[in-house]
Amino acid sequence: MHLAAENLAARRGNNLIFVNISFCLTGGEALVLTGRNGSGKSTLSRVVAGFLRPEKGSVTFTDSGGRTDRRPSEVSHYLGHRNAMKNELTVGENLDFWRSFLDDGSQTPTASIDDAAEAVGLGGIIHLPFGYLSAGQQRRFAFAKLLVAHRPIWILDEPTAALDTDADRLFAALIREHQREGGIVLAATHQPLGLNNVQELRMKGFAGGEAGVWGG
Ligand SMILES: Nc1ncnc2c1ncn2[C@@H]1O[C@H](COP(=O)(O)OP(=O)(O)OP(=O)(O)O)[C@@H](O)[C@H]1O
Repeated sequence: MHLAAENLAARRGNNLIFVNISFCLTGGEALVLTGRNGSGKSTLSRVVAGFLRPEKGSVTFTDSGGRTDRRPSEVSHYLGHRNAMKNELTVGENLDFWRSFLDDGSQTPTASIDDAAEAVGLGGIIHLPFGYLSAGQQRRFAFAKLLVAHRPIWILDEPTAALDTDADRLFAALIREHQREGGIVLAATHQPLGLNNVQELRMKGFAGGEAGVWGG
């Protein structure tokens, strides 16, 4: 399985945000996007997730059987700055919606809603409306969405914003587990996530990006 981006360029409004971005990730690998505010990390994440059309270049997904007919957006989880949960629905109702909406049909076993809540350290409160929760609790449940439906690619934009150090460690462990199971991770972040098998792409705005290595 691999995810390949070739010669990507993206525009927001009238401005070219980056050009000449290429990378190739195989199962188990992670790419961390770093760079100053406004350098294009979220834009690149959204292009790979299929929410923005690239100005140039392409993103392709090849599954473990060599199939290339599925778009990356069909096989990716996207965790953006916003949590994408309805305040009026309970946590359980929100996760139940995402479980059926995101199901990729692969029949890969996934966590139950209760187990996903336990995995993010918040068992026992899935009956509460999402809007009642603290910012960090909301972020934890937004992450739990990744556990209730299987998708081989995780695209994470500032996944640890609003989190305490316990949750930082917990998310890192869940991401490493996804890698161990052969998943691919693309994460935009300002702080090291403590991942294994990770490369860094330092975004530089219009100049594109510079590949490097971050972590073990
Ligand atoms: N809808 C839009 N229209 C025009 N310009 C936009 C739009 N969205 C983002 N931009 C611009 O694109 C550039 C890249 O933004 P982006 O959000 O990708 O940066 P980032 O590296 O993720 O920043 P941060 O670290 O602050 O999250 C910024 O200059 C931003 O102002």
